[in-house]
Amino acid sequence: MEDGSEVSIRGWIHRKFQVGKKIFIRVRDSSGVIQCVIEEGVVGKEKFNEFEGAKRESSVVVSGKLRTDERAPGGKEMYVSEGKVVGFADDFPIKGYEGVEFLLDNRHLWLRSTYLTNVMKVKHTALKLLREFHTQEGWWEVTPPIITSSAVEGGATLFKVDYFGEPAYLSQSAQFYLEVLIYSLEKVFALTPSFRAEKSRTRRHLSEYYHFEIEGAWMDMEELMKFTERTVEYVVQNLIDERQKELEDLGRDIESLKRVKAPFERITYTKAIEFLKQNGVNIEWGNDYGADEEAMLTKLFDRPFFVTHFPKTIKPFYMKVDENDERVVKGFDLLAPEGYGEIIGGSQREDSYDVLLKRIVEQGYDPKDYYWYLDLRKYGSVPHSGYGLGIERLVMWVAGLEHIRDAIPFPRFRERSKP
Ligand SMILES: NC(=O)C[C@H]([NH3+])C(=O)NS(=O)(=O)OC[C@H]1O[C@@H](n2cnc3c(N)ncnc32)[C@H](O)[C@@H]1O
Ligand SMILES: [Mg+2]
Repeated sequence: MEDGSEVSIRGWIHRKFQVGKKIFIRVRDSSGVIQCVIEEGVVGKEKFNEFEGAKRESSVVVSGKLRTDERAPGGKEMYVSEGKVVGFADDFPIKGYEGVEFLLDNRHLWLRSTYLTNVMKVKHTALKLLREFHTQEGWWEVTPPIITSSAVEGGATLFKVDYFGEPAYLSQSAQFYLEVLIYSLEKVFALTPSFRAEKSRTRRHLSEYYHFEIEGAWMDMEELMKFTERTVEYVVQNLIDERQKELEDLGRDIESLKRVKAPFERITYTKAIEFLKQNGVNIEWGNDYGADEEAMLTKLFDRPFFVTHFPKTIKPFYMKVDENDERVVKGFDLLAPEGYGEIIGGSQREDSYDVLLKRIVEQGYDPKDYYWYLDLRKYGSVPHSGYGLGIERLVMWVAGLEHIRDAIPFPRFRERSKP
């Protein structure tokens, strides 16, 4: 806007300082921050005293003319002609040097920070782009249940709830319900909260996270991986365009994100184990691996890549065994570069009733708990595949965050359930 334009804004005092009879307040609204200059000679003594008594985070409405000033954020400031304090604030408890636990205890106030606001805007756009891409590609959004009766990803991380006196569980993944819906809608997706009772606190795990999951009828693992890399390219490249300012404010190296273009490299689990052993990791074929090993694997490529064909003994019963090698399943993880690791886990599903029943029993589950999941293979079973994308893992990578807790407004992990 031009110098001299008359503007009016309402927001919160983000920063405030005074020089003699001039008060400088930096007013924040959802679009950012603007410096406003309040002079007693312009607004009058009473109004000046009102603003003089307003502390940081007081809510205000101010009007005045814009003028260029290189010293002000964004190079412009407002010369206030009138205004009022709507809500006075007490002493704001966050001064800027507090530790992690204090900031988590005061998350309801820390969310006003420019840092977390930038992250939330990146997350908003990532969600918008995921929905946009799948909708334009002919996928249907559905709403699976969160209260469920059985484990998808193993019993160890289930949260049990008392459901009218009956045991039930918070959803670990909507996958099985999406597999029901492909027999009518064929290509479905859902964004739901998933719950994992993770015993340890790591920088990549939450006990409640947002899970974007898709399921496609007639798709095999190869088709799914091709679709997955197109999806990730679409989301990342459009995020760079639409959230460039926020990503720059977050100090993100945009060049590394510009390299995120399909097709992505692929390595098998077997190759991954060979690489880890060559680099001094004490691991054998058949072992599972975690964040540290994934971080090492991400040194292989400077963009996302797939790890495929894991041993069936370390993967859930629903993954389809590879007809060319019965030791492995047609599953994949998509690992983000720069040490971030797994952001997507997906697979082709077992579509044979008999094989699935055998795998359920083999892994120690009661087939009765999966009667409806097995039924899908009794009535027109089809090859199908799907994946789960951790939204906070995606945001952590794209925004370049140190810890997943800053990718969600109210992080939940062991010993943290408030605010
Ligand atoms: N529809 C499907 O095929 C999904 C499948 N049943 C599933 O849940 N796979 S996954 O356990 O690897 O989780 C999928 C993704 O979910 C994310 N994830 C998985 N666990 C977590 C925790 N604890 N915190 C944050 N994010 C998490 C991570 O990005 C994983 O790649
Ligand atoms: Mg996984």
